[in-house]
Order: sequence, then C-alpha cells, then structure tokens
Amino acid sequence: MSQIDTIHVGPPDAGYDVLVGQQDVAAGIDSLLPPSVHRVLIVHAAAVQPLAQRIADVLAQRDVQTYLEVLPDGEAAKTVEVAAHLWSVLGQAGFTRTDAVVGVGGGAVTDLAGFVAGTWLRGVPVVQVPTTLLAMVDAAVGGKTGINTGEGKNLVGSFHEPAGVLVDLSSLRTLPRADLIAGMAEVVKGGFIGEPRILELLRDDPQAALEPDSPVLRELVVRKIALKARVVTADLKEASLREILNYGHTFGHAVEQVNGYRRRHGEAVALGMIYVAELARRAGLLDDAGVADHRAVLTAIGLPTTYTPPPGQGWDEHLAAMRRDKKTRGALLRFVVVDSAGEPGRLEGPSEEDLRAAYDAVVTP
Ligand SMILES: NC(=O)c1ccc[n+]([C@@H]2O[C@H](COP(=O)([O-])OP(=O)(O)OC[C@H]3O[C@@H](n4cnc5c(N)ncnc54)[C@H](O)[C@@H]3O)[C@@H](O)[C@H]2O)c1
Ligand SMILES: O=C(O)C(=O)C[C@@H](O)[C@H](O)[C@H](O)COP(=O)(O)O
Ligand SMILES: [Zn+2]
Repeated sequence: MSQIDTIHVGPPDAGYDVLVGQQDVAAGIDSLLPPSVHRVLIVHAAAVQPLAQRIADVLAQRDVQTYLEVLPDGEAAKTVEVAAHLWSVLGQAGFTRTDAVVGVGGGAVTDLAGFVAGTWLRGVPVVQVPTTLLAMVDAAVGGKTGINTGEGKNLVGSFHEPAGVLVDLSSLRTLPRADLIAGMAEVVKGGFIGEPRILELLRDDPQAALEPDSPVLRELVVRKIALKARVVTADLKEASLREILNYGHTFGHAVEQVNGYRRRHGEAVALGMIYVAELARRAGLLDDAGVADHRAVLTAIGLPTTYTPPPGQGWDEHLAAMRRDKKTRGALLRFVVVDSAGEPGRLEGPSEEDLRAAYDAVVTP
C-alpha cells in the first residue's frame, strides 16, 4: 500500500476527508461506515463492476446487506428515470436513515449516487469512490449532485456532501486515454482559477501528467482536490466564491447539451475555457498572451481548442443553452473570467457582439 494523502473538506471539527493513493477502497469504506449501517446500495459503472463486487463482498462479511446496481453509461445515468428506479430499490429494501449509498465510477455515477442519497429520506450518507480522473479531482468532491432534464445540464440537484471520498489512483490504469485527457480539463481549470503550480507541472511535462502511475499525475490530483476543498469549505452553496469552479462551464455545458451529450464533459469544458478567454479578451480583461496560454496548455494535453457544432446547430442554440446556466440572473448572462494577472472575476452582461465574436473564434470555419 502506498502513502495516502488526506485532504479535509469543511470545518476542522466537521466535514469529511478525501483519501488519495493506491489503496484498498473496500477496506476503506468498511472503516468509514458507522456500525449502525445495515444496508448499503452500491451504484456503479459497468466498467468497474469487479471493484463494486469487491466492496460488496467486504461489507457482506460484516453482515451489511448489500444491493448492487449497474448504471447506464455516462450521462444516460443522470436522468430522473434512473433516479426513480433507485428510489424504488431503496424503498423496497427498506433503507432507513442509518443506511448508506456508495457511488463507484466516473462523475456521472457520483453525481447520480449523490443525488439519490441526498433525496432519499431527505438525505442518507453517501461514500464516493471516483474511478475517472475527472471524478477524482472534481465531481466526487464538494457535494454538488444532479441530473439533467430535457432542457439542460444539471438543472435538478442538491448540495449533499459525502461522508468520505476514496481515491484509488490505480483505477486510472484501465481508464481509456481519451477519458484521462478529458479529466485533465478540470485540472487545467484549477490551474487557471487559483493554483498556478498546476500549470507549471503541465507545461513542464505534459506526457508525465498523463501517465497513471506517475508522481506528476499524483501531485496534480492532490493539488486540484486541495484547491477545490479550500473553495467549497469557504462557500459550499455557491453564494459567490464557488462560482470560480464553474470556469469554462457556461459555454461548456451548452456544447454538451447541443451535442446531445455525445461530447465528453472535460472536452466541452476545454472549449468553454477558450470561449470565455476570448470573451475576456474582447472585454479588455485578458491580454493576447493569456488567451494564447489557454490554447497552449490545453493543446499540450491533447484537449480541443476548436469546435465544429453538429449539423443544423449554431450560435442561437448555444446562446439559448447558455441562458439556462445557473449563474444567469434574469436576462443577465454572467461568466467566470480570469484576467491578465491570473485573478478570477465575473463578466456580467457582455454585448451580443462580443458573445458572438467569441463563438466565432472557437468554431472552425
Ligand atoms: N458534481 C460536480 O461537482 C461535478 C464536477 C465535474 C463534473 N461533473 C459531472 O461529471 C460527469 C463527467 O464525469 P466523467 O468525465 O468521469 O465521465 P463518466 O462518468 O461518463 O465516465 C467516463 C467513462 O469512463 C468509464 N469508466 C469509469 N471508470 C473507469 C475505469 N476506472 N476504467 C475504465 N473505464 C472507466 C465510464 O463507464 C464511462 O464510460 C458529467 O456529468 C459532469 O457534469 C460533476
Ligand atoms: O463544484 C462546482 O461548483 C463546479 O462548478 C464544478 C464543475 O466542474 C462541475 O461540472 C459542476 O457540476 C457544474 O455545476 P453546475 O452548477 O454548473 O451544474
Ligand atoms: Zn465540470
């Protein structure tokens, strides 16, 4: 067993820990769950079925009744129908407030597991076991849970903090490279909004950053989680500061929705960061070098910086989707921006002309 890094989220006398390292997560869950837990629902991605089964086996040894539910892949898990199916499983098994949910998989699984745990009996404990890079550094940490509706991304959800998060870095060995690269978008985001050392590490050795067992990747994971922990500890419910974690997501979520969720979240966020950097340049907040730096870092990692919308979809559809972003206030579109000094801020109500010009700068002719 390798060394474990512990990152605490929340006030010192409350909150929860994120444990990062190569670790036996089944044993970790066993020690996290209080003795009062009698039933555990394990919801998982098909790709990590053996891990979910191992967790169930360990819990069964201490007489916990376990229920395993494999979820549809990716965003198809984040629907009200899947949530309703799981509520029905919980109801039929008689889950009480001393029972628990465990999410094992990527961000789609941890978002759904958190949502079901947060809504069942108005909240039962959830332990998150993220198995993609994106879920490790972002989705499993911070308590944002949610599902999509026909109208947009994450439009229904709640804040429900986990009882603990167990990151086993060896899970990344089986992750397809395209998903590893996509997850890196949320790491890059952390670099731009408040942790410049992340950008240094990525610039110095982008290839090592994508090696699952490398010390560079481990440091990136720990640094990004620590940044997110600091932010959500200060502002769990996104009254203000937490909005910075949404950098690149206004346009990113629009790209996901307009493409019917066939683009990875991380790829869409990469495009969203280019879009908002171009918007910030037009507003006089970010200089040319800052925009070029966004393109350089994302390109070095293999993330997209240009975009071809699907046939029949154009600016109007992307703008309509951006209007449903949670940062919007009435008719006022609001964006998280980063200025030339590297400071995050907000850009409120940019002109239609600038909004459109930034789109044209991302879209391939
Ligand atoms: N709640 C939050 O704060 C937050 C933050 C960021 C992203 N998200 C959400 O996370 C989701 C994206 O998460 P994602 O990028 O992890 O995608 P994902 O959950 O769709 O997983 C990507 C793919 O990897 C597979 N997979 C998972 N673990 C694997 C492993 N160890 N080996 C092999 N395959 C594996 C999955 O089955 C899936 O096919 C989006 O819905 C996004 O909105 C939420
Ligand atoms: O934790 C946050 O806060 C984030 O915004 C993290 C994002 O990476 C994540 O994709 C989140 O789910 C987006 O939230 P939303 O509020 O825009 O739905
Ligand atoms: Zn995200």
